[in-house]
Amino acid sequence: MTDAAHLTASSTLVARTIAVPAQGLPDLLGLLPAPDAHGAAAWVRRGEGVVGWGEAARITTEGVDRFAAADAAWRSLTEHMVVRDEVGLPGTGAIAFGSFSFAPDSPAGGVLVVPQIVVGRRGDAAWVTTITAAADLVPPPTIAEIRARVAQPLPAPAVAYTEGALTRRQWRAQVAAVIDLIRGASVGKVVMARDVRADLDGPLDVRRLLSNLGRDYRSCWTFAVDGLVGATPELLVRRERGLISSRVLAGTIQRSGDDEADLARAASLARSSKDLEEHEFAVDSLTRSLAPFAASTNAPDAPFVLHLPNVMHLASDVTAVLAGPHAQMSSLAVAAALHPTAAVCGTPTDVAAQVIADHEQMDRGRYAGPVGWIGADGDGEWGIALRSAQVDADSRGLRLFAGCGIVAASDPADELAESDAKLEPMRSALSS
Ligand SMILES: C=C(O[C@H]1C=CC=C(C(=O)O)[C@@H]1O)C(=O)O
Repeated sequence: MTDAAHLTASSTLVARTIAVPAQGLPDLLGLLPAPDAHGAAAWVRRGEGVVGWGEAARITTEGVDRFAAADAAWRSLTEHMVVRDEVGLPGTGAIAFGSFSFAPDSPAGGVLVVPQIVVGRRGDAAWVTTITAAADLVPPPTIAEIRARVAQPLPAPAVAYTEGALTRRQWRAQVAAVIDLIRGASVGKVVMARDVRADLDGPLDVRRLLSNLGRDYRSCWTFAVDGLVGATPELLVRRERGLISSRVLAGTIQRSGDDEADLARAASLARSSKDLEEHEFAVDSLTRSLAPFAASTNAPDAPFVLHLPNVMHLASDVTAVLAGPHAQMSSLAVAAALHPTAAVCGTPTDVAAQVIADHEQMDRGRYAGPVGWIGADGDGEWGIALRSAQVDADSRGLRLFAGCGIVAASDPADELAESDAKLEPMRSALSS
């Protein structure tokens, strides 16, 4: 293990995966046993994915090497693990859930959490994995036993919102300053984010929040890792046996609530030169970042419109194959190479990152960083932590985040409204 990673694990770990009947399996998010956001791990889309709880091991990293250090520590941990996997699908056997800061100098750093129990589902297959110290081996629990241990839901607390690092007016002024920089040709595109505080009058039950997100945002990846929760529409990378896929988003229009009007809005988004430019920056930056280690990269000529309940996005699904000496790169290593994309930072990356540091006036923490899971073979899925919030250590408050791609044709008031629309998934999941 590298010096940069800190590992807590009791001893040699044993991962055991057994098949369980997929038919009649309850909603994965409903199997999380406890309300606590910091003990829950989830990566679920359309009812499929993985949830986990308990902690068999934790790897923490920081700084510019936070991805490489975590990747090396995970490899070393899994090399010494005993794995008995009777299912053999992505997400079975040894698995860690991870989340990484957007900025290299953020104190939020990176984390990989290896749960003690994982339940997963993919198509007609479902499984339970236990990861325990060799000395503590017990048979994996049945789904009935897992259900029996699910604690009663907590009552929904009242939520009070306050402004974050910047007031709405201050943020708009910063966006205006960034537009001036772009028009002066200092930088092509910058993604400006803002935060909002939510204070609760009782502890959060993360299971309700996640279930609401999973129900309302079915085409998004609902996630929870180490207190970072959300439902992201954007997949940074999926690595499955050497095949890379990614869903790039950039370019947004808000929904009106009227289906017919929204169809007209979708058509205008697909024609909007401002949004198409913003999108092109994002796709170009991804394909450029993939080029050194991937071949057969396939990006569509034109984006499609992704309809979500709150907004519509221009979206492109890009695929590639890890090539030659890079065929063994893990999903986390690929995520590290792609982060930060123009969808969350801008173009050129270094200049945009500096503009963000100068103008946002906040630490993004793990918002807009990679979030997802990795298996022992390096396969995994990493989303970009958007439409998300960081839950306070005492579970009585959250920091919500949203950002907008700023280009020369942007308007500060429109961007503020767009950021409000992007906060909506977390707000409604908190209140319903
Ligand atoms: C930065 C965010 O969204 C990005 C992803 C999709 C569309 C975006 C946009 O149109 O501005 C943003 O680049 C966010 O939701 O916080």
